[in-house]
Amino acid sequence: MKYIILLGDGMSDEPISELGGRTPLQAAQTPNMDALARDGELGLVQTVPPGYHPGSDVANLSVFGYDPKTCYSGRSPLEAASMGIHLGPADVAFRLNLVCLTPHYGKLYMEDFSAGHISTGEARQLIAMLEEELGGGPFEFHAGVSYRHLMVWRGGRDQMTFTPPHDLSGQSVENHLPRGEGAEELIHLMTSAQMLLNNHPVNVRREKERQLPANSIWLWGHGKAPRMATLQERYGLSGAVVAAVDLIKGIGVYAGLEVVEVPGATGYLDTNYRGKADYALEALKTRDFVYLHVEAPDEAAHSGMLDEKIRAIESFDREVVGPVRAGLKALGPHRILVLPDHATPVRKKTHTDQPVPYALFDSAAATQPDSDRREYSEAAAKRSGVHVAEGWRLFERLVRGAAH
Ligand SMILES: O=C(O)[C@@H](CO)OP(=O)(O)O
Repeated sequence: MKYIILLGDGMSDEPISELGGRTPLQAAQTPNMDALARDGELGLVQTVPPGYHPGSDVANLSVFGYDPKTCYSGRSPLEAASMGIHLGPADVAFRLNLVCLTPHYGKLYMEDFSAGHISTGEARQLIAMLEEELGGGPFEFHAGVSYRHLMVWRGGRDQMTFTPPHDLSGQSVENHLPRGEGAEELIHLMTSAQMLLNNHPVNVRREKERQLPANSIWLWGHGKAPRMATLQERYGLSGAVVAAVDLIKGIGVYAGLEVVEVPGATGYLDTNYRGKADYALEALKTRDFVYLHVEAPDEAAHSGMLDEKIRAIESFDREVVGPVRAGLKALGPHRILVLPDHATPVRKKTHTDQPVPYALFDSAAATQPDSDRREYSEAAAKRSGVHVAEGWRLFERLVRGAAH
């Protein structure tokens, strides 16, 4: 038996008046996800436990089959694992976004949490400069993908509160700076970084080309290394993870999966959708399980781009779900789980913790009797009456059958 999870980050949404009250999932052409909903189990799943911030970290831990209440210790320790950064028990990792802040009437506003989706090549130059100028002591600066980077505070403080920058789009950052013991040291770092980034050649060129400068850093998603049993230890499963972003690859590392690097996988709208499907099918020839993640729908929604979100959903269905469905037929009995990690409503430009629609297809199971007019959507999933209240239990149903 082969198992695969196909995850469109932030894919679900809310009814939108411009779409006649439909959601992007309903407006998009998704024949492959509709077929999985028609021929499989369709339901809602609560990936974000009550009381947790609806981040992709918590939500994807649930989808990987891990109860966040028992293992979640912050986002960036997971990203550190993907980047090969060792964390000792006293070390604290922080996500470091390269962002663009703009001044208005004496206050700084979050112009763009991604600094105009700065390229990884440009970002690496800026992170190297910050390591050169501000590193060497307890603080370390490590380059990741595009605007997503990491700072490690060796022996640092971890009892602080932060706000994710993508929750602040267009807002003053004045009341959202780090708070708690040690925050003043981090705010000093952020201020020092601003002075160093201002007029850096990368930013001078970006502004000349009318691109947003990465004029600030934003720290958030902190934590210490988690303790997680691998999927081999828990279910005897071998597996691989196919993703562009370090968060998902890092969860895969802790889950004991092989990280499959796909050329052209960008974590953005221009990613290599079909390449992810092809590499996932190749991995399944020799492994039991693959987790395939596409970031694009979430990035479109964070930027408030409705047409781009619909386009990303359609690309995910056509270039990922379709080829995986076709390719799996040659590999024998299989189960496919398709879902988002969380909703990212375009109108809100950030995540919500509402339950998300899933379709769980089993090649050996009979087609659901009442499914002839099913679509894969939030409303159809709600009509099904199926609701998995603890999201991490859905993984059990994937690998042990729907009876669980
Ligand atoms: O990587 C990030 O910074 C966030 C926002 O884009 O992505 P996700 O919501 O998938 O964690």
